[in-house]
Amino acid sequence: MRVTICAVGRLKSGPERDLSARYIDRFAKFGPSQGLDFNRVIELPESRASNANTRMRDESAAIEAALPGDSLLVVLDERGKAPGSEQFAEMLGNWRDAGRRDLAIAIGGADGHDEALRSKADAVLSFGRMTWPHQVVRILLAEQLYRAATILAGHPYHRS
Ligand SMILES: C[S@@+](CC[C@H](N)C(=O)[O-])C[C@H]1O[C@@H](n2cnc3c(N)ncnc32)[C@H](O)[C@@H]1O
Repeated sequence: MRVTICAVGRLKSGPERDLSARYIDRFAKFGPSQGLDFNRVIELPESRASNANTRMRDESAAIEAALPGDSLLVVLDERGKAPGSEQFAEMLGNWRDAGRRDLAIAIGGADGHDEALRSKADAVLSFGRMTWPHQVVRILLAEQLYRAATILAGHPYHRS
């Protein structure tokens, strides 16, 4: 199953980009042994509309348009369900075993995701109820993807 990260906003050069790249690289190397193939990060520009609802609508529409056709869609949002790392690994494993070709995981912009995108998503997942900057979410997601692959492999990186 190919895994695509779709993010509103650019990760500029600096420590957040470096750390995110480090975990993406680990996931890209380790994931294929578990049938999880890193595809790419799609970065979308923030909407310049003056109204927050319009910005969310524009950005969510851009996310949908950018995704590989027939992707499973996971939206990251602080109001979503907060699985543990082992549950997240199980979700990925189940989608992979169901023969899904593409999984896309979407990170919103400063205003978050439009309700319409959240309701279309196959899962809305949270990294806790606190709001994190999108740069930090990119790092958390990359690390959790790598961790999930190691959990599926029974590799000792993850200790429960
Ligand atoms: C700065 S946050 C946007 C917050 C916005 N006020 C909202 O209501 O969604 C940017 C993006 O980071 C992600 N994000 C931030 N905190 C998160 C959390 N606790 N769990 C999952 N994703 C989170 C979401 O994708 C969010 O759209």
